[in-house]
Amino acid sequence: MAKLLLLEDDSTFSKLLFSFLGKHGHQVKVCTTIQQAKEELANSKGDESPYEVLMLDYRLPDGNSVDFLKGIRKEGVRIPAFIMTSFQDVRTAVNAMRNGALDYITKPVNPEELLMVLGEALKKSQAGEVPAVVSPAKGKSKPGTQDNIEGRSAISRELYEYVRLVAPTDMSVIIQGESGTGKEHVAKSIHKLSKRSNGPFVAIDCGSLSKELAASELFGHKKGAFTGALQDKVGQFEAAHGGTLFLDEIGNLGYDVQVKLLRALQERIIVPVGSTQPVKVDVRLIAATNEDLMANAAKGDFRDDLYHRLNEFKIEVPALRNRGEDLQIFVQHFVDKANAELDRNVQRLSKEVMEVFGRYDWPGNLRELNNVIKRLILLSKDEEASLSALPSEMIAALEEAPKPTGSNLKAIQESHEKEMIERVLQEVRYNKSKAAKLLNIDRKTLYYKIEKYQIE
Ligand SMILES: Nc1ncnc2c1ncn2[C@@H]1O[C@H](COP(=O)(O)OP(=O)(O)OP(=O)(O)O)[C@@H](O)[C@H]1O
Repeated sequence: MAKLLLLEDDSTFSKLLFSFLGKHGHQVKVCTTIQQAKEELANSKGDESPYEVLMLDYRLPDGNSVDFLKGIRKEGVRIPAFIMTSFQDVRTAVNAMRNGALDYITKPVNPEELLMVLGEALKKSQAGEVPAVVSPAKGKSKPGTQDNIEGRSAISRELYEYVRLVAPTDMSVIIQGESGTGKEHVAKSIHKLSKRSNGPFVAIDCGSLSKELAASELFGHKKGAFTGALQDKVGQFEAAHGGTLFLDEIGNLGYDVQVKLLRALQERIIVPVGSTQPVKVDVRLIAATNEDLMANAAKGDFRDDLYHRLNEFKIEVPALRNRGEDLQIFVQHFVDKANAELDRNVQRLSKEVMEVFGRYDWPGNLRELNNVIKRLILLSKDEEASLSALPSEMIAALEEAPKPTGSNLKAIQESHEKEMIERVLQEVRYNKSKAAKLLNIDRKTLYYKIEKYQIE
């Protein structure tokens, strides 16, 4: 259940939303004027359960909600917000997003779209990405506190030294590392430590963008630009104005989009699809990849000029198996997190489990560790989590080779990965989207692995 503030002067519509959201378990407070909403926010400051999302109608009797949002953001209120507008005016939407709205939806409101946008806003709120109310001193959370573990190994210390070094500059950064090593986490740390930390952090998974829609997603489009472009759409570049745009799996972007991206970086303008009007943007770009982009550029799969423009600074995020003593620290962190999420009280992992963890190769890195620990905590009834709650494939991988080293280890890891993919594909009757979701990788990576392992 979430606590929501709805600012809406149309009483029929607000009653509808009130009951619809109530049925979905949310607690909604309706305000009909900006003044009332300001008072409500002021009165709720310091409440034990603060508002988690603001849902704002655009036009109100005493002003518009974009100005309202601008005002409260200046005062340090960071509750995620989205705008609902009957005016299909792209400028309103851009303006709203520049002033701290996460998204906008047009009226008449489609219930599924509403729930989706609300769900995204709640995720941000719960992940603490937009803290409920920020006082200037508390606004920036530093890497190394709460949700961000830096680690103590030499390789991790070097990683965060680079993060601190590059963060305050406006340089583009390429973050390279295996899947699940924490590249997005590193990008967020750079953003939080930068001068743009009060601006938006917008993350896009380029691997999940279709070739046709990538340009529209990044740069926006005009109504009628292509079949299905039913209204103007603001792209993520504009949404990230004043902040940081994080492009994950950048190697998956098509050639045409790479050209546009280069122009956006060089000239700081973008042109929405179907428009002739350039739009100025002020965005810092951070790109992540788990492939060797330089090799791709040499092969001609990635534009050389774009690679060099992005590569003003490169950061390598180490694989978990190379982080030595950090494993213990991450284990503790994920155990605490899982206990809190699942309402459990597992105090420790048994010696045998820790031994397996130490020998295992962690092909899925921190994401895999997090998932394995969550499962352990869920299945453990006692204070100590034991071997029986570990996935059998993990044990099998280790039993096949008592203590594998070097290339042998790689082969075992790959055969383990192949088996896992085959099993999941069978389970979901070869629905690749579902399989990718279950395996926690993007579809492009799944296709790549299917081809690599010649899975029929
Ligand atoms: N420094 C960190 N401290 C705590 N948790 C972390 C850290 N880095 C990563 N994680 C957790 O590990 C998981 C994977 O992190 P993230 O999504 O950043 O990896 P990634 O390398 O971007 O993944 P992909 O290659 O799939 O895009 C997430 O659940 C994240 O919360």
